[in-house]
Amino acid sequence: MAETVASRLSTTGTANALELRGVSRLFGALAALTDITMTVRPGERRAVLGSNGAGKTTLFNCITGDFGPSAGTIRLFGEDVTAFPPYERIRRGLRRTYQISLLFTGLSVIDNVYLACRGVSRGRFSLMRPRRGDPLLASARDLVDAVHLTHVRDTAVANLAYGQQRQLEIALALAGAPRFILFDEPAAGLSPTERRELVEILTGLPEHIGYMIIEHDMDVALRVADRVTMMHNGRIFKEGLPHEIEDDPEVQELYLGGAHGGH
Ligand SMILES: Nc1ncnc2c1ncn2[C@@H]1O[C@H](COP(=O)(O)OP(=O)(O)OP(=O)(O)O)[C@@H](O)[C@H]1O
Repeated sequence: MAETVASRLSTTGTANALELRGVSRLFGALAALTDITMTVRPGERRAVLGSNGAGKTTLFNCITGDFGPSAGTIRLFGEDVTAFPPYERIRRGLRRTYQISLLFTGLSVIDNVYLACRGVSRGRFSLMRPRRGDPLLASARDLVDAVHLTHVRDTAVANLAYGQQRQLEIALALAGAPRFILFDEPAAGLSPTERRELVEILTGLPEHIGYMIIEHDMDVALRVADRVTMMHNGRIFKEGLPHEIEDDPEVQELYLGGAHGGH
């Protein structure tokens, strides 16, 4: 019998933003992810920590659909999206930023954001310049403001500081009313000042937008997350509130090599 949308949806209104059940991913004989079960509530902000090779990026790829899991199910806002291609997940409000920059460096900040807004809107995609009174242009301006780039709105991306380019990537992920965003190491390469700005931007996002963030900078991760999932060797090693994770001796031993003594 053909599966209906209704049968794929669990009770609406109470659905989790994200629900993974028994997700595993093999690359040949290598288990990059093993039996990952986790739940993220709507609007929740979740940090994913773990040393190199822990499986964080593979987890993101399974959630976005860039790779399918070898086993398990992934539900997005109650709907089983395990077999969905990435664009079907984007249509349902999922977004992602990458470690590699995907910006148009020859265009201005506002033009980059405007194109992102056009790209996810239902209208036909075209390389038209924004016109005064275009509602997408107003949305693009709001997004530029949300990532603290108002003062460089008309500057070409190539002339932005590195940290500003990363802020712009967040604006692109915000285009088209997202409900859940995956941020892949947004603080990588940022100066301490830029990191503080990033924390302000992330914590200042509208409350209904949840996110998951891979972040090696523990201070950033713990400040922008409601809960933390710690991964090790493709499995969930610990999950808890930021202070529980920070104070956990096993986490300190494993992740910080016992060097994080600063209380
Ligand atoms: N496309 C692939 N083909 C083969 N092996 C892969 C592939 N992608 C990831 N892996 C392997 O899966 C494991 C998990 O990698 P993953 O990139 O998910 O870890 P990570 O926690 O994101 O690490 P990092 O912090 O270094 O980005 C690693 O052993 C990696 O070599």
